[in-house]
Amino acid sequence: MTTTSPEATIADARERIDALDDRIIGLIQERMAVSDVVQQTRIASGGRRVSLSREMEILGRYREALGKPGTTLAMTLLELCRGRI
Ligand SMILES: O=C(O)C(=O)C[C@]1(C(=O)O)C=C[C@@H](O)C=C1
Repeated sequence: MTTTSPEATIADARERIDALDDRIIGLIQERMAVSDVVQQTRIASGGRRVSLSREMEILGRYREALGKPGTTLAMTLLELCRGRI
């Protein structure tokens, strides 16, 4: 039977975390680009950059899935996507 050392388990798990973080960062960048399309289209048709009702929906989804820290995460994502308000 082969045993895996704690060091090897940690190193392997950290590699997976780094790979997940790379994907998460890529998804955030993709979200920023898609969000920009929505914002620019709304502005070009006479609307405002921000849609508070839509943001409430998004905050609710993240809170439902992840609890209170989910709300904080969603607020950070929204700030990345539309800037500070
Ligand atoms: O869904 C929209 O209407 C968007 O403009 C996208 C988005 C977002 O990044 O999720 C960005 C700004 C708005 O205030 C609300 C949501």
